[in-house]
Amino acid sequence: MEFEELVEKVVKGEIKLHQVEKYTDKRTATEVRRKALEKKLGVKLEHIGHYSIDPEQLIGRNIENMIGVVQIPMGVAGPLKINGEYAKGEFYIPLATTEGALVASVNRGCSALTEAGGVKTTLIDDKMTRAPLLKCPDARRAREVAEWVKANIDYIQEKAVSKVTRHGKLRGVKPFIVGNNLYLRFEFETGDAMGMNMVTISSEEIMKVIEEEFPDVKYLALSGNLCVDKKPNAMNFINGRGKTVIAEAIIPREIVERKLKTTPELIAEVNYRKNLVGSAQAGSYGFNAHFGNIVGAIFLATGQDEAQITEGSHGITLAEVTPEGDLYISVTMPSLEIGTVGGGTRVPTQREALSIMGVAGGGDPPGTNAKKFAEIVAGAVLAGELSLLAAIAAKHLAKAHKELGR
Ligand SMILES: CC(C)(COP(=O)([O-])OP(=O)([O-])OC[C@H]1O[C@@H](n2cnc3c(N)ncnc32)[C@H](O)[C@@H]1OP(=O)([O-])[O-])[C@@H](O)C(=O)NCCC(=O)NCCSC(=O)C[C@@](C)(O)CC(=O)[O-]
Ligand SMILES: NC(=O)C1=CN([C@@H]2O[C@H](COP(=O)(O)OP(=O)(O)OC[C@H]3O[C@@H](n4cnc5c(N)ncnc54)[C@H](OP(=O)(O)O)[C@@H]3O)[C@@H](O)[C@H]2O)C=CC1
Repeated sequence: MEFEELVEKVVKGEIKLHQVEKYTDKRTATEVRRKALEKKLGVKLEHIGHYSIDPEQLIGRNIENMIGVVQIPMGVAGPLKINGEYAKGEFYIPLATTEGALVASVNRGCSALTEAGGVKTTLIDDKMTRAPLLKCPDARRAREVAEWVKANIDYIQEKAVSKVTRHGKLRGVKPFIVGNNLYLRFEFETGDAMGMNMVTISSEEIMKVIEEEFPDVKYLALSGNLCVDKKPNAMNFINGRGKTVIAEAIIPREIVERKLKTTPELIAEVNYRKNLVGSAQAGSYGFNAHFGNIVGAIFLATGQDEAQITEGSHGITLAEVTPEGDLYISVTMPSLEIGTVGGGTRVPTQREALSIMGVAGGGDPPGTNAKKFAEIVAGAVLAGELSLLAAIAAKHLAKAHKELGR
């Protein structure tokens, strides 16, 4: 069918938006849908239609009903010196945002931290979780099933998980029982992948094994909401999900005063009264100033699942004056769900952004690239916290956004 004829049929509703690929290739289908939408709605979608990435590689893997792209400006902050276990050296951090002053702020934090000798990062835990829901005859049966699963992790790995993934490894389970409901919060290692597809597909296989073993127990939902994916929650805050990582640094007083225009005492006091007391009063899971800003901008730049910015924004910022009069500052991030393979990381622009940090693709050995990436993200988040806290302490926040944000 000719291009114009296809557009007409889509406008008239004779061909549905998702059926265009039946008549043409994926790149043309993308153009047809956009033109049809322009005609039907009387709008011009010129910029949405300008792109270099190839719909052939994306439709069916990353997107449906594709009509083009959205362009978000990308800036870079750095260099940031990181003294991590996986990330060692100086890094530039790509940030996709439209919030003026954000990149400048992270850049200032990077500059202060690097001059101070760098950020020390420590990975505390690394797991992806899925918690299917099983309906049991009663709580006692639920407990029996939970005990059996806990005692048979290796068997389940062999019988279910290793059938569907090479990098996914079941390392344990945390069961929760509510009445006759059993939630099995499975914990997996997922190599360099963020892992949600991997653990979801694996969990479905596990359900087959459990139903075979316990015919009176009914698997009801692959996600029972104790995973917890893409929602603010205490579970991930306490138990972690994805990478649990801490970044910390000591900034000499002289650098705080010269580069950040304030003092260690004021930063520590603002942090205590704002990030700790203020957040407690608000019932927030973010005992921090703006993890979400940095996590969000890195997620968008590097093809992470943007809905998981929710849990990435959880965490605690601490600031103290050391006995020497310098500033100790740290960020604790319990739930940073990120990967360097799979999902949006394979889209060429996002992959290029990962390559800026030297973390595109799988690591050698597998898992090390994603861990390195987690350390870099935590370092960048520390830079953002440091700069914003300093700006608030110095009463520069409104001024900065007047100058750079409007
Ligand atoms: C804007 C600054 C950095 C000025 O800060 P300054 O100290 O006046 O700037 P400066 O000209 O003296 O330069 C100091 C350093 O800042 C960097 N810098 C300075 N300007 C630029 C620029 N144009 N582009 C790139 N980098 C820049 C640069 O690193 C430079 O050092 P150098 O590397 O040259 O040695 C500062 O006032 C600041 O960080 N303000 C805070 C802004 C911020 O963090 N905004 C985040 C968004 S706020 C929000 O969304 C969350 C919120 C606030 O609602 C959450 C809450 O409730 O707390
Ligand atoms: N299904 C769901 O419920 C949900 C899905 N998502 C989406 O899931 C996607 C991410 O899922 P995810 O499982 O991370 O990605 P993928 O589904 O892309 O799985 C990763 C793939 O990469 C392979 N692989 C190659 N090298 C490595 C390596 N070094 N480390 C790990 N895996 C490697 C894996 O092979 P192998 O498996 O054989 O090891 C697997 O095929 C995102 O698009 C996200 O938006 C998000 C939330 C929920």
